[in-house]
Amino acid sequence: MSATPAAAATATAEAAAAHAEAVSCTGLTYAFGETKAVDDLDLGVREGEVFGLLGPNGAGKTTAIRCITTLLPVPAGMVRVFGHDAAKERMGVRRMLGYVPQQLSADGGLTGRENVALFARVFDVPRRERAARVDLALSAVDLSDAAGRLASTYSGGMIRRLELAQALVSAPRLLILDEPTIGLDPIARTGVWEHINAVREATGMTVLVTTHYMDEADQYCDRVGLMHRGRIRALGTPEQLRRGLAGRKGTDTLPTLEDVFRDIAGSGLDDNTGGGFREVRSTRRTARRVG
Ligand SMILES: Nc1ncnc2c1ncn2[C@@H]1O[C@H](COP(=O)(O)OP(=O)(O)OP(=O)(O)O)[C@@H](O)[C@H]1O
Repeated sequence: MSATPAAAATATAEAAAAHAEAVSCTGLTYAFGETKAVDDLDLGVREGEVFGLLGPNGAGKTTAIRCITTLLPVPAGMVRVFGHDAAKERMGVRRMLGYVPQQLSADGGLTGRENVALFARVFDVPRRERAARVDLALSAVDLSDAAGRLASTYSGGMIRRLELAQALVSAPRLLILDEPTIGLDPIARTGVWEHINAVREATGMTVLVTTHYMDEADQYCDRVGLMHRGRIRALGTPEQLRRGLAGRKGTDTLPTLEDVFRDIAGSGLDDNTGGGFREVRSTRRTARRVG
């Protein structure tokens, strides 16, 4: 029996809603002088998914993220967050975002609770709800017991979780994390991911994360985009990308995501990426401050 036109229309609307885009970049281009950091980037992040933007140092991940968060302008192309134009509706976009940058965003001279409360004020969480929302965010990242201690006494993993709480206190629809686990030991890395996943499962929030760690992306991301020289070079679930390479190579053994990346980026990966002085300095600074 065939579906009625009304049922078909409903099914189509449901399918569209299921794949509604949290982030959509079309033709996004951003240059620092002669360097095209982001080069005609097309990217769609679906509502509710964990999307990993992967790539080596200098691929353009942070620049793309900063355009999406409205911290950088959109000089060419279009960026939309839940349908809002990042160039024209900056405040509207910011209200929907929680952002954990690579750089330290917690103040060591404040307690964990004070840090989160500060973000609650900055993000206009209504005064009546603030204390409860701060408690909720701290408990979501397992920092309730340490909330009264100065952040300067926290371990690297705890600082990252505190920064996560700061970003979560405004109950964002989209959480953006730039290298959330850089410089952390494997146990702390797992801890950060487990907390991200728990919050996402509880709230249905969309997560956009950048990382160098292909193993983490493989394990925790629904879909990944492999970025190289300012553009997405491959897109899909980790399994699709790995099976795709196995098919191209005619092998039964499933390659790793890193193999996929090497296949796509080719030899240029070693010669032209890995970052210059700026990237190395920023990576080491980030690793040192959370280490
Ligand atoms: N403020 C800046 N001034 C000049 N060039 C910059 C600046 N920020 C980034 N770039 C250049 O833009 C390119 C992309 O850098 P970006 O930081 O976006 O890459 P990334 O993929 O995030 O790297 P990483 O993994 O090291 O954070 C690089 O060639 C970098 O040198």
